[in-house]
Amino acid sequence: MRNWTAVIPVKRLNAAKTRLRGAVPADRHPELALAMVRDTAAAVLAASSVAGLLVVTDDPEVRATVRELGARVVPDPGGGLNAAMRFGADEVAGLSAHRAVLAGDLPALRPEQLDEALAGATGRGFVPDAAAIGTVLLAAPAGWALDPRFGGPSAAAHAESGASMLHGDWPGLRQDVDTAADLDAVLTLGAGPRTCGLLRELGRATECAPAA
Ligand SMILES: Nc1nc2c(ncn2[C@@H]2O[C@H](COP(=O)(O)OP(=O)(O)OP(=O)(O)O)[C@@H](O)[C@H]2O)c(=O)[nH]1
Ligand SMILES: C=C(OP(=O)(O)O)C(=O)O
Repeated sequence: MRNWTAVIPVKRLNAAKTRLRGAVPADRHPELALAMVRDTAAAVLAASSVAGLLVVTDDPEVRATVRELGARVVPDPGGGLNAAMRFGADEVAGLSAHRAVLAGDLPALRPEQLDEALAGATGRGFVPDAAAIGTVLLAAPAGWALDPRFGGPSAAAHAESGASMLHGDWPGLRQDVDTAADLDAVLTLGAGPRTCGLLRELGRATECAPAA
């Protein structure tokens, strides 16, 4: 199995997930954003094809949380999402030939789904989100530049830039959380323990799977 280094960019929590505002009380919104990052990072680090995780963020709580899980953290260079991804990918270039960037809002991600997707990335490859508009994963194995084109209809942008679409049954990997409806979708798929636990406390989830 190849050793991938994963990169996840994360916005400052107080500016993150604006489309999700109102889904939970305003004072719990940053906590929800943090819970989703934590569940995503934990699943990534549990994938057997992932050797390490670098998180690109300026947020002190995100930094502390993901460091505790075993991730490395570098500051956000500024310039937006793709700049953060390029910076992270450059940062790990010396460590790993295989680099993959993921969104930080995939709380239903299962490590095996990420392993399968990465195994299929023989060249620069991407996985569209559940709506087939955005992108949740962009992988660049040895010898390939990452060239991230996230933001808006990025699945089409990645395809147009020559990346191959990766195919598989990976509902947890594909389900990013942008809206309140996406929260219900991840609960149906089985959200990670932090996200589900918080949503249960807030009365949005009825039950959560026992922690693995
Ligand atoms: N480091 C860093 N991460 C970013 C930046 N913009 C977005 N992200 C992260 O990229 C991933 C996907 O971003 P979005 O789904 O658009 O998240 P968002 O910007 O918090 O959500 P909205 O405010 O609803 O657009 C999430 O992990 C975000 O935290 C940025 O400028 N810097
Ligand atoms: C930035 C992206 O994410 P979202 O659709 O979640 O904003 C993207 O998919 O390119």
